[in-house]
Amino acid sequence: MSTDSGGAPYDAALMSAVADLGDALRGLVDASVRTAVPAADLQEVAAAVRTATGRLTAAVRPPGQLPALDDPVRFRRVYNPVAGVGSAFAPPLRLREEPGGVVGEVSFGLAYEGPPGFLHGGMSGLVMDQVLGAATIRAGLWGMTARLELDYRRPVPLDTPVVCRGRVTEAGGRKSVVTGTIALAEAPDRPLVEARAVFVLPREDLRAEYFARVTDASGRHAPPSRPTDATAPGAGE
Ligand SMILES: CC(C)(COP(=O)(O)OP(=O)(O)OC[C@H]1O[C@@H](n2cnc3c(N)ncnc32)[C@H](O)[C@@H]1OP(=O)(O)O)[C@@H](O)C(=O)NCCC(=O)NCCSC(=O)Cc1ccccc1
Repeated sequence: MSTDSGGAPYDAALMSAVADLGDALRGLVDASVRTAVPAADLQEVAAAVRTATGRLTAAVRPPGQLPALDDPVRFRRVYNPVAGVGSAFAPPLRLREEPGGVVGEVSFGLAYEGPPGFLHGGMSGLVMDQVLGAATIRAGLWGMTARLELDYRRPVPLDTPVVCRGRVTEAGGRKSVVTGTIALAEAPDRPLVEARAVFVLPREDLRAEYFARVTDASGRHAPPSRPTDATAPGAGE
């Protein structure tokens, strides 16, 4: 078993295998949008991928049950569509703490294209929702996105290192205001995208309703919450 930054222990061999599969799948997704091989080759690859899908679906977790590797309080989410090491869809963006917030570098491939050569605008929204949400979590202020605004100053080029940042600018009660940017790694102070969001910790009754059926891999109720929340799994134990 291994741990990361105070999170729940996890199976290191399983984590390594999930990350390896995620890496292989991301390579497949990227190759699938760049390839120029003939139709017959595409059909052969499609058949091979379906065979692989059959092996993965031989055992699946029930709806509502978190993956065994996840820790909802520390926000270790291996299949998260932005940061998850096991996600075929995620770039993945690895965020780390910096003074006052979070930061991560990434290069978006062709699978995320909107206008030719540039990042899809919706992808910027997805990424910034994650970055700003991570900033609230690092500050112990988990909430759900209530509002997300983006200003697209310049297009984000593909296959180019960019840096994403987020920081909490106001916090009080259940509400946090968070701001962030996407910029070229070589010009981090000139934002291409500016984002601002309001995250709100849902009222207790809403939280109970939304996450009533969420369990961890052992079947224990495991709703997302702020780390200081007395109802958080492990709190007071
Ligand atoms: C829970 C809540 C957001 C708020 O409901 P309640 O608890 O009933 O809140 P209540 O009405 O009591 O207001 C409390 C305070 O909040 C303020 N405020 C409220 N709204 C707004 C606003 N729009 N704009 C500005 N402020 C607003 C309001 O004025 C008040 O402020 P005050 O105290 O007077 O100063 C509810 O609307 C909801 O469920 N929305 C859907 C959320 C959803 O699905 N999100 C997407 C999925 S999450 C996601 O993706 C993130 C993620 C990423 C990565 C990984 C994981 C997660």
